[in-house]
Amino acid sequence: MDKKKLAGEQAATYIEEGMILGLGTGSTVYWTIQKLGELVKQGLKIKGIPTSKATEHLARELGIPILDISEVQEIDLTIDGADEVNPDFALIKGGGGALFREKMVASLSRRLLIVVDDSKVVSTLGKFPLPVEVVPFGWEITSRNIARLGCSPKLRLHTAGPFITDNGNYILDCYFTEIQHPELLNEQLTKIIGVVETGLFVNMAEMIIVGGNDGVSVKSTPMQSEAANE
Ligand SMILES: O=C(CO)[C@H](O)[C@H](O)COP(=O)(O)O
Repeated sequence: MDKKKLAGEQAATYIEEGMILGLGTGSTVYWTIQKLGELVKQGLKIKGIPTSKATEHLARELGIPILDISEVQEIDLTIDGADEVNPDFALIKGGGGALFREKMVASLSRRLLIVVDDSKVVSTLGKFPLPVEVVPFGWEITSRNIARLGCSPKLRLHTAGPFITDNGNYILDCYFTEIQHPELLNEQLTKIIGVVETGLFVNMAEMIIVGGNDGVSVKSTPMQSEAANE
């Protein structure tokens, strides 16, 4: 069975009546949103906050009620995908270019649940190029300043020129190879003028659902597991 589908559908079991839900972006959480559409048709009452225009479109097609982020103080649960997950649950996200809205939604969420297939689980982040959203004005300068942190940034391209995010910005895919200190790197990057947000999500994910050959495994943050063992 499709590993992404396994993980995505499993995540839907954490959805409860009355929740305000952050709806992630990508081909894994797609399966969660499909399941959610079925649950809504069966009468489940929830409201969704999409993390991209693509997800908003999908949710509307499935009849999932949508709220604007400005209408909520807090989100009960966000389910989203990731491009890489390390043992501390630090993530690289933004392969689909939705990292800014994904981080904004995650930051409002009481719980962030990540769905991935087992190819995304790594010991050290960085093989996947880190997406960084930047303002188009002077992006070449921003790119040079990012490169000083030890990577080679590449402007993400689309068919007819630069890829444009839902916020009207560009994405630089930054080839670091190994990111040993994700929190520090995130701080260094966000200090650079022109950087809107990075695809590094540190200390945000609470649970990871991994689809593999033998089914799904559910991992809770190392911090949570320690607390449970005390
Ligand atoms: O961060 C993302 C989009 O910006 C996605 O969640 C991430 O790229 C994973 O996508 P997929 O589930 O399609 O592999």
